Amino acid sequence: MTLIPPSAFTEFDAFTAALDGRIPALFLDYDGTLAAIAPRPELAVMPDEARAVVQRLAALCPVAFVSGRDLDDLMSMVAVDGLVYAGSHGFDLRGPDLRRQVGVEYVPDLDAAERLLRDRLGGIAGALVERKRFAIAIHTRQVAPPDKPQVGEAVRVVAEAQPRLRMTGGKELFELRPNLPWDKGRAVVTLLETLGLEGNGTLPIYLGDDETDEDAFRALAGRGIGIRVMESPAETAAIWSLQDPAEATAFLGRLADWLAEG
Ligand SMILES: O=P(O)(O)OC[C@H]1O[C@H](O[C@H]2O[C@H](CO)[C@@H](O)[C@H](O)[C@H]2O)[C@H](O)[C@@H](O)[C@@H]1O
Repeated sequence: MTLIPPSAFTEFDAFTAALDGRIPALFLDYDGTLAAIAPRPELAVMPDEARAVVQRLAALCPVAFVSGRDLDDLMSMVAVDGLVYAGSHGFDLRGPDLRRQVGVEYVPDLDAAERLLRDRLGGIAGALVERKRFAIAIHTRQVAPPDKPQVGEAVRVVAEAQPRLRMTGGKELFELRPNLPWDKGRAVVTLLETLGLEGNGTLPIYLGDDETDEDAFRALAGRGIGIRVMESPAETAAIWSLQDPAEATAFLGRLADWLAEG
């Protein structure tokens, strides 16, 4: 595990040399990667410049988004047709010739957990419950610091009452999701296999900023490239880094230029 891998932007020539003539198959996270972190989920809008770069890239190589957001929410925030989208941390997959949902049988467990969470968290100012089809995010970003431990405790109590769900973390949030051996890494590997995106001169590249993206970096070890978007040092299985969403967009722009030049 490295703390800050080399920059794919400032060392762009070394990065493209590592592609060794292969075309990237790009997997992009949304929040904190192409959209800057905002006080509330609906305020994290992807800049038009990032959307334009994604559109350019989609004409040059395969592009997929892999996000913790609900699939419909993710698709409306990105708003680029013809891509593959994976919502709810990869439990909900959709593409031009693809539809797969993992954990449908866990939806009633999530429904029950959502009711319990809304009951328990209703009295805590700023606590936000965001329901996705295959996960529930409980946000603490707007909660006063002294009240934050109470939110964590409430989520732990609900998780214990719902043993078919598991609790994970992220940036100022807790999540409950089906307790299945499934995550962004498994979703990416499934997409590589289903869509034939590996071998034949293609190299998977995953850009992400958060702990759930580490599952994808680990899954790609030895078969692709992980790039962590990070403003401060953190343990990561990614082998390259970028500073923030603005630099991630600039990097993707350079990659599009490089691909267009052939
Ligand atoms: O996998 P991602 O696309 O990175 O999604 C992870 C979570 O992102 C969102 O929450 C995060 O972004 C919010 C908006 O900037 C921010 O307010 C929050 O603190 C962050 O944790 C999203 O709302 C979640 O559903 C995703 O799981």
